[in-house]
Amino acid sequence: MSIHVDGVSKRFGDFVALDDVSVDLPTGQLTALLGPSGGGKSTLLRIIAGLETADTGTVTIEGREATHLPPQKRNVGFVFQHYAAFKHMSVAKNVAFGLEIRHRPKTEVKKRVAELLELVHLDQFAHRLPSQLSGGQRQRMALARALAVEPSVLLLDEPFGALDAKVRKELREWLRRLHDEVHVTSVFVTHDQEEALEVADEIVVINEGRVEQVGTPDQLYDAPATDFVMGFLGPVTRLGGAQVRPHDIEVSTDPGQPGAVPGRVVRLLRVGFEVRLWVETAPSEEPVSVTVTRAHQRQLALGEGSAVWLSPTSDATRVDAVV
Ligand SMILES: Nc1ncnc2c1ncn2[C@@H]1O[C@H](COP(=O)(O)OP(=O)(O)OP(=O)(O)O)[C@@H](O)[C@H]1O
Repeated sequence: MSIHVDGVSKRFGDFVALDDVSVDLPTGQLTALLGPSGGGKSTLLRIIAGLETADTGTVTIEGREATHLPPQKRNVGFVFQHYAAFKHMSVAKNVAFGLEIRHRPKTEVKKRVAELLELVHLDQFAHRLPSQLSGGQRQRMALARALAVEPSVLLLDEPFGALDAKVRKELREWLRRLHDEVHVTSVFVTHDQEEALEVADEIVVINEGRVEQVGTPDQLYDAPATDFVMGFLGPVTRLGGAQVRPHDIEVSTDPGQPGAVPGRVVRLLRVGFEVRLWVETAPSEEPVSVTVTRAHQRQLALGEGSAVWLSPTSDATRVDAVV
């Protein structure tokens, strides 16, 4: 295990930011710390980095007890949401900085900077100033700078959080490809479930200072351990005492379905290739939300007022709803 966090707790005054967190982050993987705002993701990342100290518990990095080591002795690289570049230095100089303060030979620095700039596709911008780069390019420069000193672990705190949706999507695909090339153990914080599902090898879901579940994107999506994880990773609705996904509900206009819940379509909305239905099953309950394809809606001639019978599909993901 590359990073081993054991029994870590952290309070800020009376507030418990992390409550007895233990987690293993394997070597060479890209792990996402995912959860809602204020859940404790950044605090955990900062404790791994050595920027914050835990009240109790230990952190081991590459087999070395690191709990009391200062950040510079942990061999970790960081990238933050708002990257503080040296404004008066060129892109190449910014990337070279960590190597120069370590007094590496000039020829080695030059070669390594050229390699890194090629890796992050900024070779043609080596002589620009950071202010002459776009936000996405600046974050790529930050990554090159963090990788320059060959850290054993790369820690990224919402690295693309400040960028617009399109650039963000491009950069996360790029981060995945970069990781496949360099294989450095990486941990990134995100509150965006799509980002975590798309990029990470493994996801640690953190909520209210506790680890809710650890698993691959498929494990978490297909077998959520709690209704919190299920609701955080995608849309959910409630049908017959269980939480299910709206597209995991079978709709029938035939009353003969055993165990099906009867209802009436109270609202219908077409969104692109899918159709969303709200089905009232009892006047006192929230309507059940159901997603069907447009072809299916047409085939059943569904409209507002249609009588329908709902049942979860045989392979539906289900978690008992908390009352
Ligand atoms: N230095 C501090 N002093 C006091 N409270 C803090 C401090 N740092 C963090 N906290 C609190 O600890 C909780 C966890 O914060 P943290 O930044 O770890 O959450 P997060 O999951 O990363 O959220 P976000 O996605 O919003 O950054 C928050 O309620 C925050 O206000």
